[in-house]
Amino acid sequence: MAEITSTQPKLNVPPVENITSSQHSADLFSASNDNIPTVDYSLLFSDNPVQRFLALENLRQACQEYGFFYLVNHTIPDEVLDSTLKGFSDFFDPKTIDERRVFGKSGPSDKIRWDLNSSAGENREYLKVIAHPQFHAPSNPSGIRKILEEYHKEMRNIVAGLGRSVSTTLGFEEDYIEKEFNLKSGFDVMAMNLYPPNSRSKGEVGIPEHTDPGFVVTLVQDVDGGLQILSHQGKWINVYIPHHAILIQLGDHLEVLTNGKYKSHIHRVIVNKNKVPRISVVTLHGPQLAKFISPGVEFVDEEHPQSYHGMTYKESLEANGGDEIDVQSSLDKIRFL
Ligand SMILES: O=C(O)CCC(=O)C(=O)O
Ligand SMILES: [Fe+2]
Repeated sequence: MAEITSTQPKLNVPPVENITSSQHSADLFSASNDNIPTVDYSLLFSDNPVQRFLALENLRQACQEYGFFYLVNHTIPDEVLDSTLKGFSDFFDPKTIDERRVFGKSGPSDKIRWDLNSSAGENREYLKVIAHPQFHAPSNPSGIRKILEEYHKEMRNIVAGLGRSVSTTLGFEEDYIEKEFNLKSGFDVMAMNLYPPNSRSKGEVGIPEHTDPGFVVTLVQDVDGGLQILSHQGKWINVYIPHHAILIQLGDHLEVLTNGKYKSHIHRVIVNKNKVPRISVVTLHGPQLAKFISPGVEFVDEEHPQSYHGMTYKESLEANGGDEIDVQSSLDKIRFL
């Protein structure tokens, strides 16, 4: 396997060395390089009221008009991001694949789950762990558990901050999201994904089209390559995450709570141009499992009739027959037809 290390250059433009010259099937999965908004985390908490107001307005627009954005100037040290990605590059060593099979599906209450899909519909190896309210992680290779726990702790701080800022952009007190979702007791699942290079995949799809449940999804990656998001306007957009930035995607349950004002977005991973493997670390930050989530009364009026059923987060995760750790979207069951 071509080695990916955290020192590999990250590009904010299409990674030329990661794209083959063949343009086959380019049309089926082609996407535009349209702009994705950038939100400056530090300015959301600026002491300067004008700066803070402008940053919050930028966040509001990103949430309402896009539903996804790059988060820069956040509080996670670069070394924590780098060691997490390097840790999973080691974890996914092809020579140790048999050791990973112990985490294969054993039952609906798995706290750690590994799988390998190599088919026309999906090409990815992944490890999922339930990271909150209790933290679970493999203990090999040595150090991986500590690295992951540190990463998750740092990311939860950011998500708590986003909860406060998003509440403000919606016109509420800062603790609105925390109260509605009980994020302090929230159900977080991390998915570490390894996508093969095109030469070793069975098709072009890394992960098929889907949305993700929860408040927000945070994503970091080692190299650009293949993540595409469908915009409100029905246009596929390529994601090129700036070095050490975090991609934030709004989750289904923010859409439910806001009665469709802040929507989650369909996304997919296409591996047809990847010359090297790619790793992403994706965390679905969810409400507390027992929390009943329905559209807030403030978002429902004659012009905006209630468009979603209420259900507990746990019920919504199980509505499509999946296990909790699958964290499958069930928006199709929650949204009124
Ligand atoms: O790996 C990616 O870029 C996206 C993965 C994803 O959408 C997911 O794990 O839910
Ligand atoms: Fe996803």
